[in-house]
Amino acid sequence: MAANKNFKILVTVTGLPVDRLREFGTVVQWNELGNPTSQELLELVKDCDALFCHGSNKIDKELLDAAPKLKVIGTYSVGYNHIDLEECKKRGLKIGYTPGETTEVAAEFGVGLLLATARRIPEANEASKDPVNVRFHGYLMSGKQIMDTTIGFFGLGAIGSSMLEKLAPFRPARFIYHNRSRKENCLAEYVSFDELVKESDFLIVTAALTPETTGKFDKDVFAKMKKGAIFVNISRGPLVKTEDIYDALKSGHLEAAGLDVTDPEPLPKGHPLLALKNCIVTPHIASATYRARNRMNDLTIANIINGLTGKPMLAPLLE
Ligand SMILES: O=C(O)C(=O)CO
Repeated sequence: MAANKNFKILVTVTGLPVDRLREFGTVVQWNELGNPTSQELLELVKDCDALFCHGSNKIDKELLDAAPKLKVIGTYSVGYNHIDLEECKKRGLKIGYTPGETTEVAAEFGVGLLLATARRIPEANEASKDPVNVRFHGYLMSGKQIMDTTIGFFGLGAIGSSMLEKLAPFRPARFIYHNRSRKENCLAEYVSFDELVKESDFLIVTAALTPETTGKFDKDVFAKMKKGAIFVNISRGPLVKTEDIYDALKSGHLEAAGLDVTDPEPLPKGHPLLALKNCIVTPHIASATYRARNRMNDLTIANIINGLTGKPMLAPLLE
């Protein structure tokens, strides 16, 4: 069957090869570095049939009102907290996403970020640029060892569980977790949120952003954490109150943090958190390998094409 060539499709992600979509109509691809502003997005989406978006694009009532022809959304992400699902449901929109493609790669990154944070790798790299900084002394660039510690997970879905498996060979004394539901046959022990916070030497956040988890890690929580604990967030920035983690790191109560996600994201230039030696900030790149990104792209394109042509999406979120 000949493909309908009349669709208009907006792709908000720069740099991805999306030629397959051109067989179905006109593709407008955002070509600037950085994200379109909400205003730019409203303008771009207004006569589109389909939207290829990612986690930084807010898909809310205002945007949906501005796009009366929109039928299909393919988000280039596994997370969907940026999409107002209720509003989409009311309009009968189809939404596809990219579960599975990011699990292993995000877990690998989480382990890397934990190790880099615990062993101060970026700081050591920076210091090595001048031999004066790295004159040997007994504790030069010393950090925290994983063996015999307690590793805690806030949220233990697919990414957290994969991270746990990857960390097991480092032989921590114990894994603990707090999650919406308890896991069967799990290496980690379920504990209350309070126990998780008080007992973890490494606290890793892999929970989804929901109204319940927004702002969950605030000054009271950081105060309850062990002195010298390490905090890693590869979930979503708004789970953590930015000023409060800054204070906990600045005072030395937390030994270090590795944050792949922040609030706001990205942090403005010169933000105080970026100046802390004991904080590694990366720009939300847990899923950034060529393999994963290509697979996410292929899946998002297939979801959109299937959605537009009346076939079941490969990974539907709403259909
Ligand atoms: O796919 C997502 O939702 C991500 O956050 C990628 O890191």
